Amino acid sequence: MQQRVAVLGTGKIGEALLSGMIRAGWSTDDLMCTARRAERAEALRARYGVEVVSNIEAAKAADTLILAVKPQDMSTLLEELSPHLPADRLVISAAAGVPSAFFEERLPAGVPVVRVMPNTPVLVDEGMSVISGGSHATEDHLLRAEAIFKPVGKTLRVPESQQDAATALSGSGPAYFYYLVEAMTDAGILLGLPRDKAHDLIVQAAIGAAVMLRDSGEHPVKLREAVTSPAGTTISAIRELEKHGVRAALIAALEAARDRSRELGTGHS
Ligand SMILES: NC(=O)C1=CN([C@@H]2O[C@H](COP(=O)(O)OP(=O)(O)OC[C@H]3O[C@@H](n4cnc5c(N)ncnc54)[C@H](O)[C@@H]3O)[C@@H](O)[C@H]2O)C=CC1
Ligand SMILES: O=C(O)[C@@H]1CCC=N1
Repeated sequence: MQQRVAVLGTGKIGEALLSGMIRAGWSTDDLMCTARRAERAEALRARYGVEVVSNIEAAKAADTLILAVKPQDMSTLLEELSPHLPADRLVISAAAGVPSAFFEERLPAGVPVVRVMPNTPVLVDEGMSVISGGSHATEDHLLRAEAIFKPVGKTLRVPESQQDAATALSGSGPAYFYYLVEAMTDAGILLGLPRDKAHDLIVQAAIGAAVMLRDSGEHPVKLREAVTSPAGTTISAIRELEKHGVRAALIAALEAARDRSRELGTGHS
């Protein structure tokens, strides 16, 4: 079945998904989106040629609704949608932390909910979308969700109890790599390189390392050992990373992200 899909809340991730679906060949006739501000609606219309409608119109017209507002705005959106949502619609939430039960309690009885945690590399078809079904979601609903997210990267099904951890690793994951690139570019400046050259060197090192990680099948320890020559440069850098507790910092950082995802799911602002 060709679904009509609406993105509700077309901000950074909503727009990334919308653009990905268009790149993947979805007809703009089968897509629509919603926006809070008139200028934003106009920009989306002009950029993608999709209909920008109200949330209520989207609930009535689309088979699948992707809810991509902030967790803190979800309750208001569900209040608006619920009286107008036919029970055969598939609701996909991209919100961090918010459990499928939150939607099930606020939407008409039996509405299937699928929780998905994508990440921004969907913009370059290298996303990861982590998928869990709520209590009314069938295999068919999960397949419908995968049909949307697979063309823009990989998908992985997990039990919903693992979604907060997946959010910490994968949803937020790209940000950690950008942060590392930023910090290592600063190091290049300290070492006397021009910023643009430092940036290019680090970005290419990141791309090369990422492709090797993905394609070689080797464990990251093996790949790192191959770079680390006896009495060489790399081991001097690794010693500093260990001295400064970078591994422990990363573990603590991802634990904090997981905890924040949990908090968002329990209605903290
Ligand atoms: N940015 C990211 O990398 C990722 C974000 N997410 C999730 O996606 C959701 C959105 O995050 P971002 O795109 O970063 O935020 P954002 O702030 O860029 O986008 C949210 C959009 O929703 C709109 N909005 C709010 N209430 C609305 C309503 N009632 N009707 C229509 N539009 C409404 C806002 O105007 C805004 O454009 C969050 O729940 C977040 O947890 C999930 C995975 C990755
Ligand atoms: O920072 C956030 O809360 C969102 C969810 C995952 C990535 N960005």
